[in-house]
Order: sequence, then structure tokens, then C-alpha cells
Amino acid sequence: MAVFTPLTQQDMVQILTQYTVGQLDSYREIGQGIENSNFFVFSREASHPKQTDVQKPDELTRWVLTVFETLKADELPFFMALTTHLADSALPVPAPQITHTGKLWLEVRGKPAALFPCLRGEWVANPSRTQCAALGRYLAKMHVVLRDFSQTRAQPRDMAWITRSIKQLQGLISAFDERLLHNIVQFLEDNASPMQLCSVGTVHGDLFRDNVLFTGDSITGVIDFYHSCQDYLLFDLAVATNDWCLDAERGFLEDKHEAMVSAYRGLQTWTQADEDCWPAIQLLAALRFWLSRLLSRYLGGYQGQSTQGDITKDPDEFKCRILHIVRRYQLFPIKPV
Ligand SMILES: Nc1ncnc2c1ncn2[C@@H]1O[C@H](COP(=O)(O)OP(=O)(O)O)[C@@H](O)[C@H]1O
Ligand SMILES: N[C@@H](CCOP(=O)(O)O)C(=O)O
Repeated sequence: MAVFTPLTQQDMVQILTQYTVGQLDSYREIGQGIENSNFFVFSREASHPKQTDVQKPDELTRWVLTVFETLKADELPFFMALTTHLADSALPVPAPQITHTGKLWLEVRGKPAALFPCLRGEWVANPSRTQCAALGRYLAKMHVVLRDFSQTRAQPRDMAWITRSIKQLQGLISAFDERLLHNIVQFLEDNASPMQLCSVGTVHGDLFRDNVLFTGDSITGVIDFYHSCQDYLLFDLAVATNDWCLDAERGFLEDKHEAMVSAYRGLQTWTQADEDCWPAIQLLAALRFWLSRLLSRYLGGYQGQSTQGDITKDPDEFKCRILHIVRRYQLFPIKPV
């Protein structure tokens, strides 16, 4: 069950009357979400008698209605302004529609909700090198465009969150995993000074394959900006390479990694500090998602709650990735317990 707040036909009609998007034709729940409740909504322009010769009666407009399950209304202005900034800069990002009364979101069953254009395309489970390069270029453009975005949000998954999460997991995970987590934290602390010199800015923060829509080799949409915050710019590239460049057996594909990174470097500044800290940032990205998946698995984090426990993503994907990064760049010794 991926929709936590079910809505009725009457709810939908009531919601659409607050926008200039025509009348409700139909709607259906979206199954894939794990944090928010999402619906595909189809609307039809009200028919104007004078335009009947030009209007196509069956033409429907597609929207996505999102009911925010965990974000509070006071957290929304940042995300709404961010996606509006990107869409205004001609990047394919769904920006919230504005209601008749000038609002970017409404309240639906006590929760904030917003209406977005439904973008074309599908996410790709096994992206090609060409598609990896397309994401590298997209990311570079997005980081350039976000230099002009003035609002900020702190990274919620900072070192304090990491330390707290490891404490919460004590006794629930193996001794090997606990020691590995401590070794990673030690490594990141030892590298804190060089990492402070890396380029920072606004990042997407969750650029997994299922958040990027393609038609052929062209990116037609990037969605789910709700992890956006200030961070190392290379954090985005690291989240993407960690998820996009794997084969079916979790082996890391260097050619896809190279395609994405070189496409990004071709369009964005890549300083000596970025170069030196690239292994550490890949490790940090893998650590954050290993921890968030472990928390969901063992402590029923937000992913477990939203899906009522029936979908939790596999933490081991990130443990494998971490072991690979540590060995590939020889970051520290990994010993059996
Ligand atoms: N604007 C959009 N255009 C097209 N599809 C969308 C859009 N927003 C969401 N979706 C679809 O809804 C699914 C879940 O959305 P997502 O924002 O990832 O939810 P969650 O944060 O709950 O995981 C996506 O995988 C995608 O299929
Ligand atoms: N992409 C992350 C999960 C992020 O959750 P979301 O509900 O915000 O999309 C992962 O794969 O662990």
C-alpha cells in the first residue's frame, strides 16, 4: 500500500475547483511512492461553446497530486520555490500549480497537498552509458542554474544525525557492520578539513534511477526534490553513481561511472579539492542511504510507516557499495571481526 491518505472522487473535484485546470475526468493512485501519497489526475478543459470547432473534446491534461505525509506546511516553501526556479530555468522539473487565491499548496485531510504537471517518460532500471552521461550533463546544468537560487535548507543528515543513527542501531546489526560504520565515521572526521574546501550549493539529494524520467536517451523529468538541501555539489553525483552504475549482481560498472562523471566535469567546475575528496563524498553518500535503509528496516523509519511496512529498500546494496569504495580507493583496512 503506497497511498497513505486515500482520497474520494468528491475530494478530487473539490481540489480541482481551486485551480484553473478544468474539470476532473478521472484519477488513480500511484503505487510506487514510499514517502508521500501520489495520484495521477486527469482533467478536461471546460467546453466553451464558441470554441467547439477547435477544441478536441477527448484531450485530457495529466497532473500529479501529492499529499505530503511527513513534510509540514512550514517546510514546503523551500521545495516549492526550488522546483519553480528550476522549471522557470527550462529544466524539466514539475513545479506546483498556483490556486485561484495564489497559493502553492492546499490542505487536504489535514495535510499539505500540491498539484504538479505530470511529466512524460519512464524511469530506467538499467541505464545505458549514454543515459548516465545525460544525467551527468543534466546535473551540471542544474547546479549552474541553482547558483542563483537564494533560499537554503540545512542538510538534515549531518554528522550528528549519522552518529545518532549508529547509536540507535547498536545491538540490532552485526558486530562487523557496527565496526564498519565506526571506521567510516572516523575516516570522514579525519577528512573533515579537506572536505570543507569542496564546492557546495543546493543539491537534489536523492538522484536515484526512479527519480529521473527518460524518453529514449533524453531526460524528460526529474522528480522528488524533497531531500534537497545545501551540501557538497558532488554529493548529487555520488548518490547517482552509487545507484546508477551497478549491474544485477551489485558489481560496480566503471564505464558508466566514467560516462556520468566526465559528462558532469565537462560542464561544471571541478576543483582540486573536489577531485581529492571524491572518494570520501561517494562514501558519505553511500553511508547516509545505508543508515536510512537500516533505520527503516530495524526501527520502522518513515519509509516503513508510509508503506505500512511492506516495502523497505535493501540496506545491503549500500553495504556492498561501501565495501567496494573502501577497497577501490584503499581508504582504510577492512578486517573480519
Ligand atoms: N510530476 C510527475 N510526473 C510524472 N510522474 C510522477 C510525477 N511525480 C510523481 N510521479 C510518479 O509517482 C511516483 C512516486 O513519486 P515520488 O515523488 O518518488 O514519491 P515518494 O517520495 O513517495 O517516493 C514516481 O515514481 C513517478 O512514477
Ligand atoms: N531513494 C532512497 C529513498 C528516498 O525515499 P523517498 O521516499 O524520499 O523517495 C533509497 O533508495 O533509499
